Amino acid sequence: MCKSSYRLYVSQTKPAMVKPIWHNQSFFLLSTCALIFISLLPLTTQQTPETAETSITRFQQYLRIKTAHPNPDYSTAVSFLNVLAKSIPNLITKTLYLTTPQKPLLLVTFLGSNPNLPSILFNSHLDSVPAEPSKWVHPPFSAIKTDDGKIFARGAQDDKCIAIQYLEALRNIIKRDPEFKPIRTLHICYVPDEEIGGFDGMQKFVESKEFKEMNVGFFLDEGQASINNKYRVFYADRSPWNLVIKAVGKPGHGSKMFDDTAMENLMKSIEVVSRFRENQFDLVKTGVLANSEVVSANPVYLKAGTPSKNGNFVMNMQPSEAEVGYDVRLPPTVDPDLLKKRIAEEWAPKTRNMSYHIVEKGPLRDYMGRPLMTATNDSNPWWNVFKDAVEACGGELEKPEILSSTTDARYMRQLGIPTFGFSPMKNTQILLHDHNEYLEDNVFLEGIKVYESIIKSLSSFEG
Ligand code: MET
Ligand SMILES: [Zn+2]
Ligand SMILES: [Zn+2]
Repeated sequence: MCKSSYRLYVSQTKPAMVKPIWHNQSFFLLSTCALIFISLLPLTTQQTPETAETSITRFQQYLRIKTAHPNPDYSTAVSFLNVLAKSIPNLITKTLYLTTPQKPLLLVTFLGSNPNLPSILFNSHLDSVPAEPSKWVHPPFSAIKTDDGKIFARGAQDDKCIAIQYLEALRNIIKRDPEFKPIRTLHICYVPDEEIGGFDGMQKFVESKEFKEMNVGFFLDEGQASINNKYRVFYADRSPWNLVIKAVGKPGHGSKMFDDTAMENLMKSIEVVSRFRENQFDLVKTGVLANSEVVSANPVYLKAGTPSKNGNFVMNMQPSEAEVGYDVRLPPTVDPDLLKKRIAEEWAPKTRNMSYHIVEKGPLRDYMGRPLMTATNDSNPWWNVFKDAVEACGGELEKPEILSSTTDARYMRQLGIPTFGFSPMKNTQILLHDHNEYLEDNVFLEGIKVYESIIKSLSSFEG
């Protein structure tokens, strides 16, 4: 190419102007060759930069859609994903409205050749937790990519990455082999409201006729990043309780010392819970149990005082009511009734004018009364298929874990459907729900390859 351009250039040269023009022309010739060389680069490197750019760009576009609570824009997110899915041959989409028009659920389907086999369902929730923009180094909905490849956005890890990776993996599989047809039908669902319990999302979905007709035999949901070179996989979640403890007591002058004030009663309760928390945490610190294997009880708000102007409080009054809120998480190995007994007797004893209220955010047991756990041994054929698929593309798995947080997976495990939590992010700082959440571009791209392998293996598993 360079040689022929050179010849073309030379033949256009006028002899009378040889000397100065030769000089200029060598400059032009060199630049032309350089330009042609640069423009050919993507082709000579198997199109990696081009493919990378478009997958990344689509990820960034999705991250810019504001689906953070308390006002998630689900409609824009679903329209975006719908267009993306439809741009991939052979994928069918359907939008379900199971509660209100503001809470759509998108289903993407790749029909299998054997409709008698149970299908496979991959999940990604559409929503994110809120972000405090002033505490971020880059705006949380900018999806800015830094020079070192970090894509900053709320949802980059939790869990908008997998939403796009599923589709990119399918795009690649179908592009490489337009004849590819899975044996089992593969569905992807994009659900609202996971971050607030899934009651108008996954819970409604599993009760729907559409879900029942799908005959789901295996479910794959989000997991969490790993800080080392191995991927993490989760066979259970901890279940969340919102626990509110209230104290009432004698009100009185701010200057007076007397027994049985609401504040004193609440503070005693907080001390008891703190001691319990410390004991649980010690089990983690000493390596006896993992973080996700103990009960966590973290205070998330305190409410007390007699309000005055501008958000201030009256200082010379001791209030008659006070309350504290806890995020409690129970591993499937803990007996919930024992914990309730402890709360009633020790954390909020009636004898000290205390009361409590627990909101159980989802199921703790399946319909047979068993803890919500998926087997990761030979008794579950999906385990080996999944593990082999990750290893087939060069990935390594950590020992399966309980997830310390909670996902929509619990609604599937409640139905007895084998379920793993998995987000292919390795060598990545864990930043879900944190400020400055980001994901590196190369980690995102490698994750697509992992899903390609998983999709191909799971969808062709006939056992
Ligand atoms: N994924 C969220 C969490 O773990 C939602 C839990 S259910 C309220 O906090
Ligand atoms: Zn999540
Ligand atoms: Zn989350």
